[in-house]
Amino acid sequence: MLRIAVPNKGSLSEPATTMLTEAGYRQRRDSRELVLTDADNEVEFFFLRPRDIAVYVGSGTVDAGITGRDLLIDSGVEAIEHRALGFARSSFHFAAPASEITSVEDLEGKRIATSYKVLVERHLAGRGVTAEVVRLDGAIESTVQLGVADAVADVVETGSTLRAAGLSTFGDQILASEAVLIRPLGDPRPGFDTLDRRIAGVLTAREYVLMDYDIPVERVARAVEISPGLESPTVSPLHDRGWAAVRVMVPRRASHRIMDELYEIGARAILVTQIHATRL
Ligand SMILES: Nc1ncnc2c1ncn2[C@@H]1O[C@H](COP(=O)(O)OP(=O)(O)OP(=O)(O)O)[C@@H](O)[C@H]1O
Ligand SMILES: O=P(O)(O)OC[C@H]1O[C@H](OP(=O)(O)OP(=O)(O)O)[C@H](O)[C@@H]1O
Ligand SMILES: [Mg+2]
Repeated sequence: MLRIAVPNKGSLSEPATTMLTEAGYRQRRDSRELVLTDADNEVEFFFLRPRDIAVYVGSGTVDAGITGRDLLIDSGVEAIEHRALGFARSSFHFAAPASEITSVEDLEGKRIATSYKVLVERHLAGRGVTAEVVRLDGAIESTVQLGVADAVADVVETGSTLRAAGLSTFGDQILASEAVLIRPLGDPRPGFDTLDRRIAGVLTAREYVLMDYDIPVERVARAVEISPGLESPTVSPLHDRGWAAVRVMVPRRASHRIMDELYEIGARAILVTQIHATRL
């Protein structure tokens, strides 16, 4: 059985479970369940703290895991980031009261509060800045007001927590993070490729839609330029010999622009349908 670590709490938990459900796996119904065996798919899920997942994967205790890129780096563990999963996107920044500290160099000799000590220390070392990094579990934005730190380094999603605390980001983004599928160093364990292919299938199904349209035969070449598909569109003859039917995958985000352009060149009966699952 392939052993897979899944976040049991926090921002990663629900979207990770949703992704695995869409990939055809059983998932827990009760958030108190810690282990779940999916015998049909020969996998075992362990619901663990997001921060601990990199450690279990790094040591080879489990064969795969879902965690955040920032948490993986902060764990200091060596594991392979195998695939980015497109959810729990965040950006990691320094912040301080506006005007007091405005560059990374200004952090020299200062106190920085963060939940991501390793990540921050590595970044500071890379910039040649020496500062005291204070590790705390959460509510990092309050530390400046409490006099525990001069600046913070934290996850920023919408920025509203920073604003509410009167802090502004400065310097370059330290890291762009999102959920990632990770595995231990070395060759993937048996069964890992199936998990990965299923997850890749979910990502494609989320990113693409299926488009069908009819087009006069002499405009097929132009239409295929507008909607080239992943490899090559399927073009079938219609009963009316002057027309062809085209079926093609298009990026969801571009689907309305593509429909407009196809309509302009004479395509009709343009239909878009949702893709539920794929294996490419
Ligand atoms: N608004 C957000 N707050 C915190 N983490 C976020 C946010 N958006 C995305 N993430 C990502 O989620 C992961 C953090 O998950 P984790 O469960 O450790 O913290 P959390 O979501 O803040 O939960 P909690 O603080 O309740 O334990 C990181 O990879 C982080 O980049
Ligand atoms: O940019 P925003 O959209 O405001 O989101 C970012 C905030 O969300 C997280 O805190 P969380 O709510 O997890 O509380 P915590 O600090 O106790 O972990 C994170 O640590 C930031 O404080
Ligand atoms: Mg948090």
